[in-house]
Amino acid sequence: MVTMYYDKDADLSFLQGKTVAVVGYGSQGHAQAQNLRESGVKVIIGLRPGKSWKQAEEDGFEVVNVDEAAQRADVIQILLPDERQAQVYQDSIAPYLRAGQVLLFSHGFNIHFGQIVPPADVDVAMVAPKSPGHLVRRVYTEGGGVPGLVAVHQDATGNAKNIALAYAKGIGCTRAGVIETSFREETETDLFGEQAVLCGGVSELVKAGFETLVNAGYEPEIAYFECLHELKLIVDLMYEGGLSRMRYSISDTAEYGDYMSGPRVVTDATKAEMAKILKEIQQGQFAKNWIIENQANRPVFNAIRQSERNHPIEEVGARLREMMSWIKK
Ligand SMILES: NC(=O)C1=CN([C@@H]2O[C@H](COP(=O)(O)OP(=O)(O)OC[C@H]3O[C@@H](n4cnc5c(N)ncnc54)[C@H](OP(=O)(O)O)[C@@H]3O)[C@@H](O)[C@H]2O)C=CC1
Ligand SMILES: CC[C@](O)(C(C)=O)C(=O)O
Ligand SMILES: [Mg+2]
Ligand SMILES: [Mg+2]
Repeated sequence: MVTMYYDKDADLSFLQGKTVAVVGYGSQGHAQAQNLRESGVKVIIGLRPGKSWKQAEEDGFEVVNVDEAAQRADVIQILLPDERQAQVYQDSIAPYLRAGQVLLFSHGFNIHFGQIVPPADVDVAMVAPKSPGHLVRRVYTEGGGVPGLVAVHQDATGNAKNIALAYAKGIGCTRAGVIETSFREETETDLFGEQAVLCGGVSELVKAGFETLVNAGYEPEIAYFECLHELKLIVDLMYEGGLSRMRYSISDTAEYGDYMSGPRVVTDATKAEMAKILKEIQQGQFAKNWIIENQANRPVFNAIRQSERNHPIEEVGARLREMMSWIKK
């Protein structure tokens, strides 16, 4: 059994009197910065001039360039896109690092795959919410929190874990439960989860279901409601009470079909492919491909992103969601 850390196990005073620079104000940046501020932590935002800068100022933060943020902060949380972190670190953070500062990450990619190698006299730790940033914020404002992982890569001060736990408390993660792990374990499991299950796996499953129905002559609107919209409602039940709660709420007809047909969709071949995906992540092949793709200005990524945006399920979904005023667009 792993050790779980909750609010009572984390002490926000480890961040008292300290300045936290949140570098980046995107999905995670805006959420973590706002949650921390509401937990009483002094936060400044490090950015380049642009859209996020304006947004962070509108949200009431002091915004400075990354070089200044790195100089002023005691704790630097790097919430830039993974593929940009190494360059910004090299240009605007590394030159100013001083002994005893704390470098934080929310994903281990750059440390684990050796793209960022900090000096030995700074703490290097991770607080990784197991949630999209916008939900880190939404769940916190509703009085809850999302689970998180903490890890320590380097403990120069002897306090790296306490600071990571305090930060996890500040963003609400210890309300839900925090697990201590390693940069390696977080990186490999996070990449696997997003590729094989949460993002890649689910998107392909949804599209395949939609296409099967539409190709068989059913209405795209019905296919959308069945294969995408209702997925959220079904997953809400799993979130609340696991697979059992979902199966309690659905009909016995659906439950019987679940047991009979589910294993025909996710077959041994699918599981073998999942194992291959995991191996490629563990061996660094995925990271290498992603780094090279960015160095080449993302030709494959951009082409697929465009064709995915044009998938018929996106057109029909946008039209149907227009009528649902309660869904944030
Ligand atoms: N997205 C998520 O929910 C999750 C992300 N993570 C991890 O969190 C980290 C941040 O990811 P995410 O929040 O998705 O990132 P986003 O892509 O949402 O954030 C981008 C932010 O970085 C800024 N930025 C980009 N390039 C630069 C630059 N060169 N100099 C200064 N600022 C820059 C952008 O500003 P501008 O407006 O100027 O472009 C924007 O504010 C990653 O390590 C990711 O793996 C972990 C868990 C979940
Ligand atoms: C599932 C994708 C994720 O790992 C996340 C929201 O946790 C990410 O990198 O965005
Ligand atoms: Mg993740
Ligand atoms: Mg991820």
